[in-house]
Amino acid sequence: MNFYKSAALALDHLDKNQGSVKGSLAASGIKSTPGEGKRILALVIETLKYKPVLLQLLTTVPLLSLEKLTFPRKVPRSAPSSQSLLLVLLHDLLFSTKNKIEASDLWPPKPAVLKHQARLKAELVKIQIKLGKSRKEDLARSNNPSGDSPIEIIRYIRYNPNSGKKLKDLFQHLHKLGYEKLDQPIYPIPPKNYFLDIHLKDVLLTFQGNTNWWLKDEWYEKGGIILQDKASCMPAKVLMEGWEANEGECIDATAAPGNKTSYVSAMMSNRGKLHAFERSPNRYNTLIRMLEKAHCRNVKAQRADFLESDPNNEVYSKVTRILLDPSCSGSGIVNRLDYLVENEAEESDSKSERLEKLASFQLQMILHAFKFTSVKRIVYSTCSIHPEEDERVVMSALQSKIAKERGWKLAPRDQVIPSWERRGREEEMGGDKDLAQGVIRCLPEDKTNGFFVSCFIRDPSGLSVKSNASSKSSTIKSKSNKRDRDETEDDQGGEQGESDSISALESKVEVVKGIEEIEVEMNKEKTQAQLERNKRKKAAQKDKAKKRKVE
Ligand SMILES: C[S@@+](CC[C@H](N)C(=O)[O-])C[C@H]1O[C@@H](n2cnc3c(N)ncnc32)[C@H](O)[C@@H]1O
Repeated sequence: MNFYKSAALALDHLDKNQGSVKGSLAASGIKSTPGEGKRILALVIETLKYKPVLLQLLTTVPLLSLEKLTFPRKVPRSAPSSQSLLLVLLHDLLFSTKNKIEASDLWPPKPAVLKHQARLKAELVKIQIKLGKSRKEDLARSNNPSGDSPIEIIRYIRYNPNSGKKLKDLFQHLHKLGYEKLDQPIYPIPPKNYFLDIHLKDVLLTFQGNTNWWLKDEWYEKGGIILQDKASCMPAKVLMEGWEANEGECIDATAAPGNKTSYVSAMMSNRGKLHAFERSPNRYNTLIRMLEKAHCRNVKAQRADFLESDPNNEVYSKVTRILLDPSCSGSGIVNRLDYLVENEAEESDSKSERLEKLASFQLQMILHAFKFTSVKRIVYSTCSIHPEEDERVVMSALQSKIAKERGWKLAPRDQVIPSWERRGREEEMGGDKDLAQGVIRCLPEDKTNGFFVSCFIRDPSGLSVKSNASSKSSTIKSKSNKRDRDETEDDQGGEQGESDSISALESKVEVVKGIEEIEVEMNKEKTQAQLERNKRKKAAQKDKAKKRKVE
């Protein structure tokens, strides 16, 4: 299908259904190669950014009525609406870098639009003047709703020692490219300058957001550096606090795309064993690619569901640390693009239901990790800013029977990047200041994505250690799906490349995919439960009928 038609179909889908941008491609039945898919996505995103001004143009230059033969009101079911098709065409003509419609001149919509291009351009200039915007790009919708205090976008680059290259060689390389290292942070970061991050001094370089020296650079191509947001480095850093080479092995329970995995691997000096789980087949393939590029030789990756792993399996008997960075709402991702499609009127009910489902799944993951016998440190993190997925999940985990029995408690602040200022929300942790101090939160104003990091610890002789959860705090309701039931019963019985907005979108999409997977599973389980209920109902009815006969 023509690339413009595909993008227009996706726009139609978003109009009708909301949801994620990438989801709209799949849901509109658009089949494309990965390259085409990216191109369509980019067009959809860019068109959404300019949609208000494009719609305004269509009122002053009414192409829908001026060209109604080419852009009819009624279209066949499989075709995109004329309005959406016009939006994507106008976008390319007026806002794309090439300022042209990339289709054959014989395709009727193209000449139909081009006939009006002089008028369209003139009207666009009028809109610009009216809005006081000197550049066309300034007509795009902003993702900073307040608009008055723009958040400085930073480019974080993590040095990857697994590559065998030296950090000082990276400094030299940057020097040759004209970049100077500053001794301390300066914001806004001056062009052609960089500095080492104050919390992750040994690995994280901080540049202006628009820095792209790494594109096609051998350090990037050969895995000597990895593009990774600062907040996303923190869980791995907290996990490996105090690590010594002979301590044991680690697990990354939710590994793809593998940025944290490769950081943990590096902190293990690429030695020993790091078991990496990834449930999704596609994401597992990405993980393998990323691990290879990052020269990780100590990672044993498996395409498997962590919840189905056996904590008593001999294979994991040496595991002392687990990283849990499960699927979440992704509400903290700064470059999220859902502001382009989110509707004010989005039902808060469905949002809270979604958060509840996610929280329930996240809790199951922690409770499962608690079962691994030799484990003494578990880091739970999300790229969410919702307490439902953050502090409240932590509190529920601490209050679980298994946490109390095995002596799981929350690590104190001094083990969880103490110099990081923004800590947990006390009111979400039963008013307990120490607990709140034990966890980390990040917000865009901290020049990172929104993020949450917590760390559970236990003394391996554990049984005598008291859990530090206070009974005042809230617990997550267990849901009635099979997996939840299993865990609850068990519990009672004794649980790269973010080079542009597309990459940012992809990470968001991956998060959404994770949610979708959970939902699919939950629905399957619900259906199963429904079938069982029906069976029981039928059996009871049969019984009743039999009894009546006897009477
Ligand atoms: C937020 S992402 C992890 C990002 C990763 N830690 C990184 O920094 O690159 C969550 C990942 O966990 C995977 N996942 C979710 N549930 C899982 C499970 N039960 N077992 C294994 N992987 C799971 C998802 O498919 C997704 O790839």
